[in-house]
Amino acid sequence: MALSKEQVLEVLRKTEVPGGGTAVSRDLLRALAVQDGVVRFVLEGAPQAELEAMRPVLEGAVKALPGAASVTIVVPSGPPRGLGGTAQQPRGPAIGGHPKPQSGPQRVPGVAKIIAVGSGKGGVGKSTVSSNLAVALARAGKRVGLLDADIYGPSQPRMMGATQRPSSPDGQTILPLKAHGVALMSVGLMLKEDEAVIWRGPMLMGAMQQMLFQVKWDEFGPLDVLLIDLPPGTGDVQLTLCQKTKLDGTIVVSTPQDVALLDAKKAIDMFRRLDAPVLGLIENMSSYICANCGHEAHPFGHGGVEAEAARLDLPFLGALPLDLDVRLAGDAGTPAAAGEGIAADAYAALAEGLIARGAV
Ligand SMILES: Nc1ncnc2c1ncn2[C@@H]1O[C@H](COP(=O)(O)OP(=O)(O)OP(=O)(O)O)[C@@H](O)[C@H]1O
Repeated sequence: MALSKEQVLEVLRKTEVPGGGTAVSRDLLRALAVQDGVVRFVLEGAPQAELEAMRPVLEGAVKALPGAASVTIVVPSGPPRGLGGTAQQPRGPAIGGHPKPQSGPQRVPGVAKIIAVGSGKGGVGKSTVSSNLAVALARAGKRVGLLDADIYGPSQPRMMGATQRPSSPDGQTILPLKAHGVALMSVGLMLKEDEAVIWRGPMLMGAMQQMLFQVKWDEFGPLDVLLIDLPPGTGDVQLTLCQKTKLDGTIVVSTPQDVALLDAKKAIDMFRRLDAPVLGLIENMSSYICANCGHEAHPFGHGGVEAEAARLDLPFLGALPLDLDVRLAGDAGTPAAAGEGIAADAYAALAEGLIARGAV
C-alpha cells in the first residue's frame, strides 16, 4: 500500500526532537506533502539551529517507514519569522505560526468586552488614543487590557513604557505585561525595537489568533474590556479579528481633514459589513491652544468628524486636542491620560462617556 500522509504524521507525532517535544506538538510542521513515496515538509517556528538539529532525526524516522522513497525537509533561512526564540531564549513564546482551525468566532476567556480602535488613514493618532483611553478607563475603575494589533508598526511598548519580553511559564501561554494599570500585549514586545515584521497574510492571521487566545488576558484578574489597537486600513488583521472573535464595539479615530475622513468612512463601511458595531467617532488633533497666548487654532480643520458622524447616524464620542504634551508623554512611555491637564481631562471625559453609554 502507498505511503499516506497520515502514516507520516503518525511517526512525526511520536518522534521526539532535540529541544524536547515533537515537531507536531510544538507546531513546527508546515506544508506536509506525500506523493508516490516522496515526502516533503517545511520546519519552522524555532531557532534555525534547533530546526537544523531536528532535520536528521526526522529524516531518519520518516525514511524508516515502509514505502518512503525520499524525504525532503526545508528549513527556511533567516531567523524564525523574526520573532520567538533566540539563541539565548530558545524556549520563549514564538508568535506568528499559521492559524489553527477554529469553528467560528469565539469569546476571549476572562474578557467581558472587546473594543477595537481603528482608523482608515495612518498617523491620525489611533495608537495614541488607544493607550490613553486604556489608561483613562483604568483610572475610572475599569479593568482594562490593551492588545497592540498594529503588527507591522507596533508602538504600544514605547507609548506604554513597557519593553520587557513577556514570559511563558509553560512555553504556550503568554503572560501579558502590566503598565499604568493596564494588561498589555504587543508583537513589539517579542521584537527588537528596530526589527521589521516581514510576514504574509497567514502568519499574520496566526499571530492575531495567538495574541487573542494564547495570551492569559486575565492574568491580573478578569478584564472589563480589551481594547485592540488596529493597524490603519481595511486589511488582514481587521478581517481576522472579526472572524476569530466577536467585537462588542469599534471606535474610529480621524483627524478633521477631508483625506482622513474619506478613509475613516471606509473603515466604518468595513466594520459595518463585518457586523462589528461602530460605537462612534473620535476627532483627534481637533484644536491647538497656543501655550504662550492661549489662542485656539485648528490646523487640520474643525468639526469635520462630528459632522460626518451626524451624516452617518453614528455617535460622536469626543474631540481631543492637538497637544505637544500628548506626543512627548507618548514618546516617554507614560500616556498623558495618566497625568493632569487638558489632554488627561479630555480622555477622562471620553472614558466616562463610554462607560455612561454602557459600552464598557
Ligand atoms: N492629540 C495629539 N497631540 C499631539 N500629538 C499627537 C496627538 N495624537 C497623536 N499624536 C502624535 O502623532 C504621531 C502619530 O500618532 P499615532 O502613532 O498614535 O498614530 P496612528 O494613527 O496610530 O499611526 P499608525 O498609522 O502609524 O499606526 C505620534 O507621534 C503621536 O505622539
